[in-house]
Order: sequence, then C-alpha cells, then structure tokens
Amino acid sequence: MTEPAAAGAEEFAAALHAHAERYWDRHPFHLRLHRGELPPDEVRRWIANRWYYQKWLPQKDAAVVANCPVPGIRRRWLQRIAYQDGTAEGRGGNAQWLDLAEAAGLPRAEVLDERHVLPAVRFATDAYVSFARTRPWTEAVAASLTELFSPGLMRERHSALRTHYPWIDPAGLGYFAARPRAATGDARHALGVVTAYCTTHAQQRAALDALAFKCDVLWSMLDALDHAGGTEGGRA
Ligand SMILES: O=C(O)c1cc(C(=O)O)c2c(n1)C(=O)C(=O)c1cc(C(=O)O)[nH]c1-2
Repeated sequence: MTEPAAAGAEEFAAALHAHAERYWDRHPFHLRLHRGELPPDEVRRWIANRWYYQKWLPQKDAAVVANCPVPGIRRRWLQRIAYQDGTAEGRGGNAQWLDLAEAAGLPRAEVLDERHVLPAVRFATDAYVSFARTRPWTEAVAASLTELFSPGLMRERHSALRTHYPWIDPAGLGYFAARPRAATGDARHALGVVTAYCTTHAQQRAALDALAFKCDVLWSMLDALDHAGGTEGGRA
C-alpha cells in the first residue's frame, strides 16, 4: 500500500494548531484557578505539583539535544535548558518557580522534597520525559508545541493571581511575567523545526500524535489536582 501524500506545510501547521482544543487552558482546574475560586491550600498544592513538571524540563530538553543530529537545532534548543536552570544558583525559570512557592507561603524544602507531588502528576511527567528520551527527536519537539498555546494562558494566570490571590506576594510572580515572551519564541522555533523535518505523511502523523499525547500529559496532571481537591489527603 502506498503512503498517503504528506500535507503542505500550511495545512500541517493548521492541524498542529487545531490541538488547541485539547489544551489544558480548558481544564476545570485551570478555570477555577483563574476565576479565583481555589482556597490557599489548593493553590499551594498546584504550585508544588507544577514544580515536579518544571524540574524535569531541563532533562527533557537535554534528551532532545542528545537525540538531535542537527547542530543548529541543538544550539537553539540549549537555550531552553539555560532558561530554566539559569546562569547561576538562584537564577532562571525554575528558581523563579521556587520564588513563587515561597511567595505563596509554601516552604522551599517542602517543594524540593516532593512530599506534595501526587502519584498521577509524577506518572504523567515521567511519561513525557521518557517519551523525549525514547521517541525520535522530531516527535519530542512536536510534543513541546503545547507552548504554542501557553503564552495567553500564562498572561491570564499572571493577572488572575494578582487579582484574586492577594495573599501571594506579587514579587513572586516573576515566572509568569517573563515566560510568555520566551515561550512565544520557543514555540515559533519548534514549529519551524517540525514543519521542516516532518515531511512525510508518517512523520506528520507521528508529530500530531506526539502533540496529542502531550495534551493528555498536561490534562491528566490537572485531573489529579482536581481529584485531590477538597480532600485531606496530600494537602499542601
Ligand atoms: O504555565 C503553563 O500553562 C505552561 C504550559 C506549558 C506547556 O504548554 O507545556 C509549558 C509551560 N507553562 C512552561 O512554563 C514551560 O517552560 C514549558 C516547557 C514546555 C515543554 O513542553 O517543553 N512546556 C511548557
């Protein structure tokens, strides 16, 4: 059987963008967070669980670099690791995430020892890292394309946290002030890579599947947080 024809770059990009419908901005947990409906313990639990995702990003990105044979793409992708890890202790995106925890009254030690991390959040995050390590590098790049949809969400969150959760010290919101702009650039680069390197029908199908998988990873993290909701277990 002959393989179906590949889509043109524009049509393929549109199919990737269509995954916005599955993005976690529509998850009930995010909707509640952004409407200001979460009590402090649920906000803190969200911060502690998102930390687990954040802390793995540099190693996920290192897997992309390790598997990618193209120097120019590796060079650009290394910026993602530098962004989260920073140029020195206490700098960078992940340090800003720990600042957010402290600003919300969550002791740094409680974040770092992962006592609040829910099993399904661990499972979903680990699945994403494992995906990046074991699948073709183009699929790992495609999985990162949820970032096409994240800048608006993060800007909305920045404003929602300031408006609805005044008990969080605004000095700790630096992550959301800075990340949308960086995410826009990262996503634009990743989209260019995926459209340039996924040129057969099978490669395009695999890229779309990778992005759907990533949407599921993110969604299931929030399912876990939603489920933990008002229960006593795992309270942050
Ligand atoms: O706050 C968010 O809603 C959000 C979403 C995502 C995403 O869509 O995967 C990322 C981030 N933030 C983020 O800060 C980030 O650094 C990031 C990296 C990646 C990735 O898959 O490589 N996604 C995201």
